[in-house]
Amino acid sequence: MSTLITNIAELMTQDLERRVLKDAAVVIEGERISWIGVAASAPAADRVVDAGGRAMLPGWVDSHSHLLFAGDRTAEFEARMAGEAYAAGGIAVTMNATRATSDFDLTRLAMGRVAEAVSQGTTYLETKTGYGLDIEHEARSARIASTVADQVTYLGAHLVPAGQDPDEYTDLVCGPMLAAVRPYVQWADVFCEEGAFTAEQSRRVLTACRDAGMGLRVHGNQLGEGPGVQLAVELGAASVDHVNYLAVQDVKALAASWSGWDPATGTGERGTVATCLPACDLSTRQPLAPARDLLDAGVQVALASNCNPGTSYTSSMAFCVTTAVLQMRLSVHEAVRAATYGGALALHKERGRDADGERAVGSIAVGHRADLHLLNAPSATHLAYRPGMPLTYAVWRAGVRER
Ligand SMILES: N=CN[C@@H](CCC(=O)O)C(=O)O
Ligand SMILES: [Zn+2]
Repeated sequence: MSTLITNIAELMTQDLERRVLKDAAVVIEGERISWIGVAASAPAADRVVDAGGRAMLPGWVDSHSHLLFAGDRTAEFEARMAGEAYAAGGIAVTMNATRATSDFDLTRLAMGRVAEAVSQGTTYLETKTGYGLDIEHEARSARIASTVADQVTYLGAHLVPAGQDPDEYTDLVCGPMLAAVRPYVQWADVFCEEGAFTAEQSRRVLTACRDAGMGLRVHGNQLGEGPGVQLAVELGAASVDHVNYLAVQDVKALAASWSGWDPATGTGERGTVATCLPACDLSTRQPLAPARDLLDAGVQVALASNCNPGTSYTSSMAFCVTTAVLQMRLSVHEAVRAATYGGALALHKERGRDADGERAVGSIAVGHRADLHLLNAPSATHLAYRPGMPLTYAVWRAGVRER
């Protein structure tokens, strides 16, 4: 069964040539995109959808979220808005609520959050463990996460639970806890920050997980300058996330990590993506990450929601794009790219079509996964021009109409 979506006023492909087509059409067959081009030369299809002169983008790729949690941290948020600083310790509040919740309820909560994200145009998402923080509850979170998200990250190294020795807890994260989560996860992450894990502990966790065959990510440089970025680059992490406080050397190291990659062909060795989390920056009153400087230095940038109950209780990628344009000085095209292709790059899902056995997400091209986001607007510029408006009109995820 093929579907022709025609009368698309603007098709922002985010493909390697960064094409933006006017008066365009797309054909979907099963889960894949089988044709894109000018509407006047579109082939016939079994079914036709009239996009009504609206703009189409790839579905959002949310490469950083924490959806496996219970409870709520409104009081902490209120205190922050009254002037308190964010500190990692709040994670324990969510850990207690999450541990006390049944499998059924935790699954239901996570599924609801995924549905909320998809209804706003997110078609591919990563989520993390990190609110279990013992073997049983980290393994449970990983297992449930693997049933609701496209990719799962192990974040046993989120916080040292109260009363535990940091080095002994790190041993647990590198040993039996890792073994328990391993069947369910592709990635490992560590919160490398004052009040969470030191550089040395972070290195131990990342090395153990790399040896277990997992890809790496780092929460780094969120609350101050620190070792997170350098560690991420040194260990070849796919992304370092937050990046609010960067020294000149950090930006240089990130840029250098991309020297073996060709942006025109998308081939070569990927470097470390700098993932900016603007909703979190606003909610924690941190300076917005320097996405403009990173792009200008040649770093590949992603935008993600960081949806979690402590620092960023939103899955709205549109909000992140709007903020990136209005306050971080990205163009609309750059911001949408970071929230689609950039996220795919951070998850190593930007390559692959038909014969490859992997189907790329985050861009609209023949053979890629049919993840499409139709806006109720004639151009993507409206995402910034009409901030806060509900602009998602239709969503296809792997070829299935979700909204
Ligand atoms: N920074 C570390 N982890 C989360 C926040 C976790 C929490 O406070 O619950 C983040 O990405 O912001
Ligand atoms: Zn996070």
